[in-house]
Amino acid sequence: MEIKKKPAIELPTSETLSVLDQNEPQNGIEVICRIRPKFVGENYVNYTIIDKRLDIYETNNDNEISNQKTFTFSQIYDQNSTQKNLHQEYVIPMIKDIFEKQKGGLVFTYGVTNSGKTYTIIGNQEAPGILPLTLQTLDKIKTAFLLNKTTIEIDGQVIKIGESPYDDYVLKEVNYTFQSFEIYNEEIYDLLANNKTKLQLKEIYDKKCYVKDAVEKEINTNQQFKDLLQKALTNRQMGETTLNNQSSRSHTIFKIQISFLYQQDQYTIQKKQTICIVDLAGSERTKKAETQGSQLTEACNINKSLLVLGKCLKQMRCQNESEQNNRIPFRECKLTRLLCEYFTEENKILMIVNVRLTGDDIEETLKVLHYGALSVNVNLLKSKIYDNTLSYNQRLQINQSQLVTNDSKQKKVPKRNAKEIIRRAKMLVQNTTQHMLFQQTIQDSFVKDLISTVKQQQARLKQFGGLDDELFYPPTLESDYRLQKSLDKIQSDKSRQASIDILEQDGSIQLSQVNNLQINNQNANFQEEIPQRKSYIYNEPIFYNEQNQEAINNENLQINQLKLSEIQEENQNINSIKEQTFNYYDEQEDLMNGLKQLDLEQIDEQSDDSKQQSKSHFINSNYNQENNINILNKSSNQVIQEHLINCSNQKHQQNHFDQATNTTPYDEMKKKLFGQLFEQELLKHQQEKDKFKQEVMQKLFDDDELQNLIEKENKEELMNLEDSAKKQQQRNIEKLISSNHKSDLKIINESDKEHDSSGEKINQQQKSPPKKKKQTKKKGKSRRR
Ligand SMILES: Nc1ncnc2c1ncn2[C@@H]1O[C@H](COP(=O)(O)OP(=O)(O)OP(=O)(O)O)[C@@H](O)[C@H]1O
Repeated sequence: MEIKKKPAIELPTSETLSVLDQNEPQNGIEVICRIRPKFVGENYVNYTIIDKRLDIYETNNDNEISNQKTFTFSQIYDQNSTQKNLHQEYVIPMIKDIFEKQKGGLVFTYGVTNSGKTYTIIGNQEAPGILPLTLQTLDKIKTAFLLNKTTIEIDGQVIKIGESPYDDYVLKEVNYTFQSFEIYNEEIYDLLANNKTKLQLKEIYDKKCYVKDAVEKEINTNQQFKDLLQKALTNRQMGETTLNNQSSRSHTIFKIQISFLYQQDQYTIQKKQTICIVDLAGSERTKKAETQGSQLTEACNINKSLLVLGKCLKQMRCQNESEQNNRIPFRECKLTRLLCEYFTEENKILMIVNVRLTGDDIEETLKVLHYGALSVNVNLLKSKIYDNTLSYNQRLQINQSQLVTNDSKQKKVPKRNAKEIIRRAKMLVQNTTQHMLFQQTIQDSFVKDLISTVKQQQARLKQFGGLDDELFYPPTLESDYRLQKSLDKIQSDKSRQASIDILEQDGSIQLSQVNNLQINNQNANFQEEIPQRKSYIYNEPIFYNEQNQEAINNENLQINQLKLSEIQEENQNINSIKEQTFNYYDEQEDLMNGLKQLDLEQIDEQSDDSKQQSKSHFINSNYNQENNINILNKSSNQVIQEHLINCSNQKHQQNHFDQATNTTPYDEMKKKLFGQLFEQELLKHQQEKDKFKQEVMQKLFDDDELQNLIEKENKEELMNLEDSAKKQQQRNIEKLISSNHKSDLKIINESDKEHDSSGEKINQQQKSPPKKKKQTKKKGKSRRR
């Protein structure tokens, strides 16, 4: 295989690298430089450290400085620095942030081979490195927590423990688990497994990756941890190069997961934070390290992933905040895929640049220093890592899974993967929609029932009173009409008698005296309400002629008899109306009872009120009719007419129509009544809906049930989805082939192979399953060859 030589890197000038203002607060990546002690026989180049600045220079024979390179870091640790210095100043604050600010942390070393990376991370018996010191610190914190202490002081720094970020929830448990993998030749191996097998990298949402089927061990004692670390180090891929007889040939990742369990009554919230410590393999020039054969392949892979890491850092550094959605090539190798979740503001990152300043390979060291210095204070990404390579389906998956996660925050959420989350969300939506439709049907039928009830009532009202709007008032027109008829008849009788008088007594009769109708002022209340229902007064006629006395008396008697029979008839009519009205009330009461069953008590109250009103109204009118037949001589036609008009106006005003609001009392009552009905019904409906939703949520998170359901119902769907994912993969490959991105092909093909994440599957379920399942693989392989 021919390896193209890269052109030598042109080192930046000292001005360009002294970019870091020493007083500037550091919110981004912290980069510290650690210089390894000089071993016997090694020649170190000239260098000086001034605070956070490292100057590397050459001197000529006259001791003049030339070719000076300056690099500035967050901190520089010289040859005399100890493991404890570093841990105390940078790692303990990181642990403090995990407990106090719920921030995760990433520590990684970067440097050429034999520069002290492994020493910094692991150390030795006498000088344990960052990893064992971290575990010791965590152990101390847990002990303090179990002793119910709220703070602990470690190396002069106070760490608060037991604080809860959730109101009313208290921290109940703190637990640690440990995982360890190595990435060797772009394959992931579990360092805690008994048999060395390749593991797969799986992506969930938010670009978070996890190593599928990786062993995760709980750590309860320091001894447990020591045993696990020993196992991991034994399983680690080591090799001997000319530069280091114990050289790490792989990137080793140690993950300590700290899980917090918060509790309030029966509810629990589990929150996990990770501190990830990475010992990267050394960057080295293959020629210098005299690597060949399999070691050459190793070196190529190591250099490639370090190159990708450098590219990611460079991209992050180049883009400002508004451009954060630009592509950062995290997906180009497994190392960056695994680490990318830490490059967000929710985490702290510490990069340790390890250097040995030996003159013979200073060029390589200068490159490392260059990249390290440029990474100082690089802004971390906003909470989500976006990547243009992330498919639409995967983003969709992120959104959906986050929706469900938010919804279920208050409950203890069982461990689940994205596939399950999406299925649950789908089920929830489906069930809720069905329920809504069901509820809509109920609501519709309720409205229909109500309308038919109202129509029924109106029909009955028409039967009794003929007025649609007088639901709560007695029908009055019928009786009014009959009274008026009787009155007219009596009037005509009186006119007839007057005519007789005129004929018999030469017209000497005074017409004004036979105008017998008068409104009885004593009955003002009654008359104002229903003016048609007038009581009438009959004046005894004056006799002018003795001879006609008998005839007149007879006539008078007849009139009286007539009057009496009219009154009797009227009384009968009124009684029958009264009876009908009370029947109507009974019926109305039945109707009201019917409505009452719909839980509508308001109707009943209104009905009772109006019934009471109407009953008293009838009692009054009846009393007036029977007891107020007086004969008065005072009024005239004009007075009567004026009064009638007045009363009529009053009736118009009072009798059920409000001109200001343009409504009748019935309208008002109807509005109020049905408003209440609907309000009540909607409230009931809402409550039912909430209850139903709760039940659905309950079921949704009942894992066993759901699992069964998912397995039974979605087996076929799953297969389709898998096929679709592969089809998608094939399309990607074809696209790449056509655009001749041969170098990228291998990377993407392999990463796609692993990225059969459920997000893609979800969208593809709408498409038909692809048939060329095997062909896809073949094509990928042949391209790689
Ligand atoms: N600060 C230090 N103090 C004392 N010894 C050190 C220090 N740093 C490194 N060493 C020693 O230097 C040697 C090389 O260190 P180490 O193995 O950590 O290098 P490395 O960068 O991990 O190399 P590689 O990338 O090849 O694995 C080891 O023997 C280690 O003990």
